[in-house]
Amino acid sequence: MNAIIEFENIGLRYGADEEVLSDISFSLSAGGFYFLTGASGAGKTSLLRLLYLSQRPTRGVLKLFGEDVVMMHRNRLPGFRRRIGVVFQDFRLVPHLSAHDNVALPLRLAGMDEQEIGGPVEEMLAWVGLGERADALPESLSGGEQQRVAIARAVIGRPDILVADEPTGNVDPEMAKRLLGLFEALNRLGTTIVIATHDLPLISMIGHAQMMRLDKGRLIDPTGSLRFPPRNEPAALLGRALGKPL
Ligand SMILES: Nc1ncnc2c1ncn2[C@@H]1O[C@H](COP(=O)(O)OP(=O)(O)OP(=O)(O)O)[C@@H](O)[C@H]1O
Repeated sequence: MNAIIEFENIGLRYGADEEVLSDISFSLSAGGFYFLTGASGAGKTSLLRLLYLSQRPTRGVLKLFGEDVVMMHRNRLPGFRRRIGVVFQDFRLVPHLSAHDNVALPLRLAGMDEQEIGGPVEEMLAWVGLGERADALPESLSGGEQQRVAIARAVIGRPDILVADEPTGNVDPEMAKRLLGLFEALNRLGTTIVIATHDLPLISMIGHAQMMRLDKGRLIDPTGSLRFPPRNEPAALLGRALGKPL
């Protein structure tokens, strides 16, 4: 398979501090499912920030979709970012928009007709258990509810790459399984998935996933593999959301 994400000898330091990521090299295949693990402070969030282009590395080569994004002119970066769905550790919902309108954002940005947006957004909110909270503003939602809105927003536009930072950190195991079903469905539709998590039971649910492990800013233990039972419902849901055939 084609490499969609390539890191070559990447290093990252914040200011004058020591490097928080050192000599990171890996290549992820388009359509792959990857988990990133490691102790708190190992550098997972920093690595994901490089991936969704909110941070430039201090050294090394980073290619997305086959293009070097480190040397790229900043005018071109938004076009790349639009192809990446992100679930941030701190959610980053738009505070003055309802849950419904937060989830609708990627479809609106993609220029979808307004009358075609409502149905898929409602269906997606129902899937993440928030059908009754569509009109709520983020400040009136619990942490777990905000996290579910953030996930719904990240997946509804079927991005080429989905990056998620501890996406099930605030929900119970049943909901975590349901959310993982969404990621798995998105993956089956072709999206490359990269999830940073400490949640080992979650990782064990995706049989074909590969694991990357960070230890004090260095990548170790590049692959692993566990079993997974397939599910169909979220795939159909995502198919309906954008009207693309499965
Ligand atoms: N903006 C920043 N400025 C300075 N240092 C930072 C910044 N962000 C992270 N760091 C440092 O970089 C190191 C890696 O942090 P990072 O958040 O990437 O780890 P993590 O593996 O995601 O941790 P956690 O699991 O606790 O979220 C830590 O030592 C952290 O203190």
